[in-house]
Amino acid sequence: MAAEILTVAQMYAADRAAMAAGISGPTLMEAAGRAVARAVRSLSPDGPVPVTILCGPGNNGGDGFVAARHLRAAGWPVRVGLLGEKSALAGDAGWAAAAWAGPVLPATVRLLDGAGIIVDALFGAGLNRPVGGVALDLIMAMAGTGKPIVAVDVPSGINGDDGTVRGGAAPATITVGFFRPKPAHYLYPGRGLCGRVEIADIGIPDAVVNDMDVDILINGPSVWGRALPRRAATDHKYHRGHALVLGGTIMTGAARLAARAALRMGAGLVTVACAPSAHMTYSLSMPSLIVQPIDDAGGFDALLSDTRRNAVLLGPGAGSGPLLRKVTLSALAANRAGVLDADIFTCFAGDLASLRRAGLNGDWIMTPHEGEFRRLFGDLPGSRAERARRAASDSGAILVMKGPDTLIVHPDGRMRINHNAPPCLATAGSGDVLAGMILGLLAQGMGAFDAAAAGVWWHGEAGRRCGAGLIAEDLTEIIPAIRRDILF
Ligand SMILES: NC(=O)C1=CN([C@@H]2O[C@H](COP(=O)(O)OP(=O)(O)OC[C@H]3O[C@@H](n4cnc5c(N)ncnc54)[C@H](OP(=O)(O)O)[C@@H]3O)[C@@H](O)[C@H]2O)[C@@H](O)CC1
Ligand SMILES: Nc1ncnc2c1ncn2[C@@H]1O[C@H](COP(=O)(O)OP(=O)(O)O)[C@@H](O)[C@H]1O
Ligand SMILES: [K+]
Repeated sequence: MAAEILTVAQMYAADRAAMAAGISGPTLMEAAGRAVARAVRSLSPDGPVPVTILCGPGNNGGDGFVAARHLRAAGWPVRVGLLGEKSALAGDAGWAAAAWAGPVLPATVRLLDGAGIIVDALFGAGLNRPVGGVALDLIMAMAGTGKPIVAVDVPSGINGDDGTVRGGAAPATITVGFFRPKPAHYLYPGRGLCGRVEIADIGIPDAVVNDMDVDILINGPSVWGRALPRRAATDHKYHRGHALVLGGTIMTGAARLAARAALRMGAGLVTVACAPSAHMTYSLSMPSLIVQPIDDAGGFDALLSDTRRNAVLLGPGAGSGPLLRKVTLSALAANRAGVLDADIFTCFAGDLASLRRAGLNGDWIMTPHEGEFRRLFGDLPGSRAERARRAASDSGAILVMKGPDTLIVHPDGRMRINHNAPPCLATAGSGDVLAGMILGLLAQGMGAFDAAAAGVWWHGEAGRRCGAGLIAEDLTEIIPAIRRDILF
């Protein structure tokens, strides 16, 4: 499957490019409507059930008319309700309505009575304001029926570009998208309302994407697999990097999980630097770990003076006091790659400027969840994706905005949306493992954007394989098996 995600504007451009290449609007709409009819039929393998199709005033509605025609031709009882006047339908939608030989009723809530399946063809890409009035009544009524819904392009009321709900939206069983997915198919809350997403080939040539500046991809091995660290027969451990983790004194589990994950990802060596009082805790936890007691930030600097220590993780379990602050500022100045997580966002709350001045750049990755994000960046306006992009741009670093639909964002605006993380990852220490996984890839010399994306996907896959009941420790142990199955 192609990894590109197209914005609404890019989708319209793809449409125009296809038409310029000689594929007519009705040809595209015919293919779109046929795909919708196929999805409806897949919901009732035992045969026809009554279908109500609610059509809006634009081409989304046009797709609904085409689907109606195909279903009726296949012997399905179909009722079509239109929001607005048939005479007002223009262009391809006008063509599709004219080709529908059955009655066109005013779209009312009553039309849903007795429907076995509903097609939501009110608004798609052209949604330009929050839904209200009759449209909202229809959407709420569809949602209230509890019947399977096939949404055309997106559930009506969802903003295709960011997945936000504008006014209201009915949860679909299947959403049929066209040519390529849109952000709303992958970003919550849209993603949660789309049900199963089926992307139909409607005859737009794949090549039209080549002329577009596609900057959003579905995160997965096809995106970063070729950038994964390679092993050579003659490797020794220093060829595979030396990761340095600041370990805390009280919450020692976080750095231990991260260090173990970095080793499992293939880092040649991992050192935990910690207060002398915590030395024993770290040493006894893992024989393969190097543990270096440090008295103060100067001790950490001394470790950094060995340039083979090439990747740094700061934050998990570190405590948000002056030590973390000093160590972070000097690590940023030391020209290393690294991951900033957890207590960093408390330590530098509202103070991105200090991180920037110290040298934060695109070799660094920040991994906040929503709450941590707000701590560092404040209440930025816009959707989650817009806020993440703004934060990456303002910070100059790679931003990993964690959640069920984790975003990996480059300061230049490129974004990868992660799709494979199961909810069982919401468990204590899971984020520490993620930070360590990314660190392990950085230590092996993988570029920060790819390392972040690979770490996030791999972490999601680890969660999927462990399943319900997983604890963070399980994630690290399944890392090698996943590497063997990544075909790059
Ligand atoms: N490759 C492609 O692109 C292909 C696209 N295809 C299909 O075309 C769809 C896009 O069609 P589209 O551009 O006509 O927009 P659409 O979603 O029908 O809505 C526009 C209409 O809705 C109205 N309206 C908007 N918001 C509203 C609100 N809140 N409340 C009330 N009204 C509102 C708006 O009204 P106005 O702003 O003019 O008042 C206008 O009349 C796309 O989703 C896909 O299904 C396929 O056929 C094949 C190829
Ligand atoms: N509902 C969810 N579905 C999928 N992944 C989730 C969900 N909730 C959290 N995660 C993932 O689990 C990890 C939790 O990280 P974090 O909140 O930092 O936890 P901790 O601080 O306990 O280590 C992140 O990678 C996040 O993307
Ligand atoms: K729709």
